[in-house]
Amino acid sequence: MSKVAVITGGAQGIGKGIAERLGNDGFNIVINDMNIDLAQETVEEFKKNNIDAIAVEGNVAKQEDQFDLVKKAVDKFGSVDVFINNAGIDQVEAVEDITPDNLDKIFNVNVYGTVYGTQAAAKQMKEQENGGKIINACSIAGKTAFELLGAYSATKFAVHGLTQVSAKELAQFNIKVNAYCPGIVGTSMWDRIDKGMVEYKGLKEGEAWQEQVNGIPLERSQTPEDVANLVSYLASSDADYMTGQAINIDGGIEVH
Ligand SMILES: NC(=O)C1=CN([C@@H]2O[C@H](COP(=O)(O)OP(=O)(O)OC[C@H]3O[C@@H](n4cnc5c(N)ncnc54)[C@H](O)[C@@H]3O)[C@@H](O)[C@H]2O)C=CC1
Ligand SMILES: CC(=O)C(C)=O
Repeated sequence: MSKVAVITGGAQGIGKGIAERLGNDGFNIVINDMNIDLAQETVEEFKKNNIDAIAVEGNVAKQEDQFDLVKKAVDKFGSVDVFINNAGIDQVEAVEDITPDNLDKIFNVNVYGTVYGTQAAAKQMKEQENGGKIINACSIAGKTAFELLGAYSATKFAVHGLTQVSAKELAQFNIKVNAYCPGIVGTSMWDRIDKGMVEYKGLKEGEAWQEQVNGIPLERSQTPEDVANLVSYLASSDADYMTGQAINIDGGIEVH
């Protein structure tokens, strides 16, 4: 029987790239997203390419939605073998301008969402008794400073820490927990970050993005497929002895 991968925030961007790659690797795919129309469109696109997939609407910041997501995955495909805590949101603000509301909002999705996804996945994986893999979306901003991404960066440092602690706690159940740390990926998230940075710095549209891309040693921006190549490995049996790692995949921006 095919293994099952759940990808949160999988309707577009990096999550979609991961879902497509894992589908091509032979997994049955469950896409969660708040944008259910787009998630359905993605599923229809996958089905045309012989990937068996369903879409489940839900907000990762709600614990009950995460448990419902796992239940729907098991009802449809029988198990959850890989769970990707991918959904995340951005904010562009100087630290001095961060508001309590914005801080709540970004921690709710990026940090609480990762905790709830891990809880729901771990419960199911323990019941299955053959372990599993939980893979978190971190970022190089979870390891190093990015000007104007203070709140976002704090959430990714938190995801980095959660990855390490979850790995230690869940190892005894043969559940591995790792994270991917992308660099500058061309998705709707970076369209918004560019807009925010352009406003702050008085630049022209696209200039903030270009500034970042110019700093990439491999001399090109990153694609969701670049990230998916790493996640495919982390989800595979080749990574069975790896846990607690947050791995950079960023074209050489962050080298320690
Ligand atoms: N784009 C980039 O350069 C980088 C992105 N990342 C991380 O990768 C992950 C994916 O990023 P992108 O694909 O660029 O983002 P994106 O904004 O292009 O796509 C995110 C998807 O998540 C969904 N989503 C947002 N909040 C949600 C919620 N509360 N519940 C369920 N779904 C929700 C959105 O509807 C959207 O479909 C994020 O965690 C992000 O922080 C990390 C490093 C770099
Ligand atoms: C969005 C993000 O994580 C970076 C590093 O650009």
